[in-house]
Amino acid sequence: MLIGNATLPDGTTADVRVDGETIDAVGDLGGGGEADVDATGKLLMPGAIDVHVHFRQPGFSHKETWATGSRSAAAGGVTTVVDQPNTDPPTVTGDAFDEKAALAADSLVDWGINGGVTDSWEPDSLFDRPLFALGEVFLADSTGDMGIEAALFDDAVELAADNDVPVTVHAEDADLFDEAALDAADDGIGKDADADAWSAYRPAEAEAAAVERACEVAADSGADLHIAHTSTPEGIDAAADAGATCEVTPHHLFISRDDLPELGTYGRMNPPLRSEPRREAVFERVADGTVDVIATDHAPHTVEEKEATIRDAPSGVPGVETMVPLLLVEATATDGAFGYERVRDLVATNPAEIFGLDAKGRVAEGYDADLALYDIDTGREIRGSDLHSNCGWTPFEGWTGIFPEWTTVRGTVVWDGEEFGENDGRNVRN
Ligand SMILES: NC(=O)N[C@@H](CC(=O)O)C(=O)O
Ligand SMILES: [Zn+2]
Ligand SMILES: [Zn+2]
Repeated sequence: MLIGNATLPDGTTADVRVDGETIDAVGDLGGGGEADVDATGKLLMPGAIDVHVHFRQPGFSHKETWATGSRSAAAGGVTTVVDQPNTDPPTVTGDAFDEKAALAADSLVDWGINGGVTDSWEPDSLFDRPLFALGEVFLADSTGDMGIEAALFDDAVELAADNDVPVTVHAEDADLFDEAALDAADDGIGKDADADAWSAYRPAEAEAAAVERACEVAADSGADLHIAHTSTPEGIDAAADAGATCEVTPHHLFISRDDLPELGTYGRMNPPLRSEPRREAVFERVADGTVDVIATDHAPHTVEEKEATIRDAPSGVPGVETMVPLLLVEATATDGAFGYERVRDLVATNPAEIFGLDAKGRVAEGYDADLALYDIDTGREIRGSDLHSNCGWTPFEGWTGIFPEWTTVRGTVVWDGEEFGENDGRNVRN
């Protein structure tokens, strides 16, 4: 397949030849007349690598499945996903890994599976499997109540280092949570809930404190540490100062506590939304390259589940389908804070490098043909009902996104703008 005259994120124009699963050549290949795909004026991006999704199987397939989650990914230009361990059973043993890996056979996109840590984990059998990373290791409870004590964290990081497996951490310190703020919340339901109480309950200081501790533990053992979903400038700076990598979610990048009166419980997640000044400071660190990765923490829950008080509603928002579309709108804006190269680095090149995916994350000869083509002149309104997640809603309802015209995984079209193709997603660690 020859893709003719595409614009790459750096602004250059090139033909891209795909042979089987691989990019065979990039350059002037006479693509003008002979191309199978005329990409003139369109942006060709490497498929995004979302190192943080919750596809909910086994255990919670009413929220999401590997089939629905991976379709949502493909329709949003994401070609590799990494699933987190807070399923049922939690992915803390070799057997639980195998059970999840069998379900991941339904995935349209390539995938990795993280192993988690609880009191009843079985590290020997877990590290025996082709894990993507150890993580997200929960330093405080979130969905699934997998928060662990300090001593267990120390042991787990040490074992990960011994096994040459990177560690990703959900960094919040529960000792700094303000229970009184949550007790004071009113009993409004769903969009009428007192959602700001969640942000007051899990304050910014709790993130920085946990990031610092995680960095100290990793330094002692020599583990490679990546901080999941950093939501504060303090947390990002603490990670960067200690030499850890970090990720930011689209929701912490684009929305803040100011949006909670409208979102209600649909805006409850961990870590919570922060003040508008903190959101702006996070944005600056994404734009200037201090932040290494954007990952979605795609955490679907149904509308029925979200229709509860702020105390009872589950934490988490979907995001895998809207991440790249939202980032491309920012990059296309004439006064945008970052451009297409930054987007490429944040969603593809950097995650591939950090986690050692040597064949992914670039539009270059010899790399996997994981590609997505965008017409940057055609943004469209985001509607939960148009998206492909099982959960049926989005915190970005009514925002504009630039969605891919098509997406390929290792040369196979998995989304053509209207329909999904067929593909056997692979474990990127096999
Ligand atoms: N982020 C969330 O609020 N929820 C996640 C868990 C997590 O990543 O902490 C979920 O699985 O629902
Ligand atoms: Zn988390
Ligand atoms: Zn998560």
